[in-house]
Amino acid sequence: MLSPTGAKLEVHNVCKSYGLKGKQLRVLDDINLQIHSREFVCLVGASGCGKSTLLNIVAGLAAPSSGAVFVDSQLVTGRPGSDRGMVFQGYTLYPWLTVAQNVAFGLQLRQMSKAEQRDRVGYFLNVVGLSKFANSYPKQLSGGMKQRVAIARALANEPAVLLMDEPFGALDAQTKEQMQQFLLELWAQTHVTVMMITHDIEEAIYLSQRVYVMSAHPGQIKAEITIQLPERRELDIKLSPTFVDIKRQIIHTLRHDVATVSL
Ligand SMILES: Nc1ncnc2c1ncn2[C@@H]1O[C@H](COP(=O)(O)OP(=O)(O)OP(=O)(O)O)[C@@H](O)[C@H]1O
Repeated sequence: MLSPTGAKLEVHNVCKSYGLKGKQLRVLDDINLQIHSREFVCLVGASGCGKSTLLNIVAGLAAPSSGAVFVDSQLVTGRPGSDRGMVFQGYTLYPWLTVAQNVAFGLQLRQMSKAEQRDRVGYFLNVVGLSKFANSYPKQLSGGMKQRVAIARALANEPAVLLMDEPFGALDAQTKEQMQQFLLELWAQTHVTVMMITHDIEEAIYLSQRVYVMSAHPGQIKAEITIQLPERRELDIKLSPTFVDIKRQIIHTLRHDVATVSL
């Protein structure tokens, strides 16, 4: 099966239903989206609209009921692959491994030579600013640092797309803003293709080139919004008229779901 558009990541007519008490609950209804090479795209939507379900399908952790997902024109066949790097909200580091060993984990599985592993781990720990913590254990790190290790681990595998599920959801407001700035800088440096889900509208606008807005019951794409902001963004851009206008547009799109969306 060939990708219809040749985008880096293509979600094509994806539907997902779950069996619940003898009935079929439709969670995702005909989702279509494309993410191009080097783009940073966010999906926003109210709690329960199916964002995680969609990301898990893209990651190959769940299968769609119908439709297909393509990465680099290859059909995703229901298994996680090294072409899709995942970062989750919860800290998913192995507590018994050091920071460097955590980052090297996937490389070891791929039987990369020790020397290449060392180079690559060193490079990506430097990219996320944690070289000094290579020999620390996860319990010695703050929440933001743990997420930076998780991002380094995902990037070390050189994924075609980086998939992030509310990566900063568990962080306090200040750390979250620092991590958003960090992620923008990282993206400017690596230009990795990113699909990220969040229920935080400001976060989505601040980070993305495009935002897909989802509605719930069933989960559908309600709008696709191109973010007309300069590529280099400081935090104060969140106060600019253009930013506030985009935020208003998304809030209006989500109006029926807005009670559960954080503003
Ligand atoms: N394995 C499952 N079986 C039955 N229903 C499920 C299953 N997984 C998810 N659902 C339902 O699918 C819907 C979408 O869930 P999902 O976690 O994808 O939403 P979400 O938008 O990511 O929510 P949140 O922002 O709260 O994490 C919810 O109504 C949920 O109860």
